[in-house]
Amino acid sequence: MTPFGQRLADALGRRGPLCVGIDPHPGLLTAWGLGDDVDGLARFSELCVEAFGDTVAVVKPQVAFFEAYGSAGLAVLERTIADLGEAGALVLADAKRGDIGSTMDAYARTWLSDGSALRSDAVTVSPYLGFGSLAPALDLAAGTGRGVFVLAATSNPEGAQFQRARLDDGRTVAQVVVDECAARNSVARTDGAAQLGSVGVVVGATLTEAPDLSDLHGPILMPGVGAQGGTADDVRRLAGDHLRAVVPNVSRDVLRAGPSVADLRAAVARTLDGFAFLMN
Ligand SMILES: O=c1ccn([C@@H]2O[C@H](COP(=O)(O)O)[C@@H](O)[C@H]2O)c(=O)[nH]1
Repeated sequence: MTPFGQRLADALGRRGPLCVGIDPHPGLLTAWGLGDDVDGLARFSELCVEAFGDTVAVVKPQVAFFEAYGSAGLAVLERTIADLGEAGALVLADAKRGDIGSTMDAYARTWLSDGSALRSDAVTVSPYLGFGSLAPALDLAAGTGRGVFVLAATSNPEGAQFQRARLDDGRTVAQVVVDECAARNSVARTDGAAQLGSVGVVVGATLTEAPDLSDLHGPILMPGVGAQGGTADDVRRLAGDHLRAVVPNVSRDVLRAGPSVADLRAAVARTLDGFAFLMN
């Protein structure tokens, strides 16, 4: 399969620089006139697929909201991932997995192997057990043409406690994560700086300062726009010179426009207008 970074660059070019989240909060299910149950979850997801599948570059189901309904919720997630893929969207499973290597291997197979019912184009992972513990996911993603987004500097205020802590060499933990991802991308790069690697980082749009992203050569997912207070101007400021690698993520701010598919699509179009600067 074509490497994820290349497929992502192509999708962003064709559909615009946006990742829309599918976050079926109980409050949103109610607001959409749906039950806080598996049937409501399934209908919510179907409407999201209809609204975003053929227009948005990257769709990010928040796995936690599906797991909350047990095995039936996971079955809805399996269908949603498959339907989004058929509609042409890239699917980023926001699962934030991270564990010792042997367990990480099982997580990697779940989200990144060709034979898995939950296979996605990319998955989010947490480096809290050490960057090296992520090797099974990074290796499998490289082998199957999929991607990995590593939490570097998250959008929540609590994240700074660990992520801004400094190592002996003066780098913040967030910077070390970015640098490790950069090393992975540099091994994979074959044809110059224009190619987007398949190892991305998560950098919140709510931050006052981003880690140095100059050598990453990979995608930068920026959640925190809208409901968490981040703005398009924040994305522009944090992106610096790396506009083409940035993928802002918006979930609640778009989902609030539902359940009408037309209204959801209009919300996507409005949001994309605000990020026109990322296309120049
Ligand atoms: O640093 C992070 C990493 C992930 N997220 C996830 O993104 C969405 C944001 O939802 P909004 O409704 O747009 O606030 C959600 O799924 C988070 O779990 C994040 O916000 N920050």
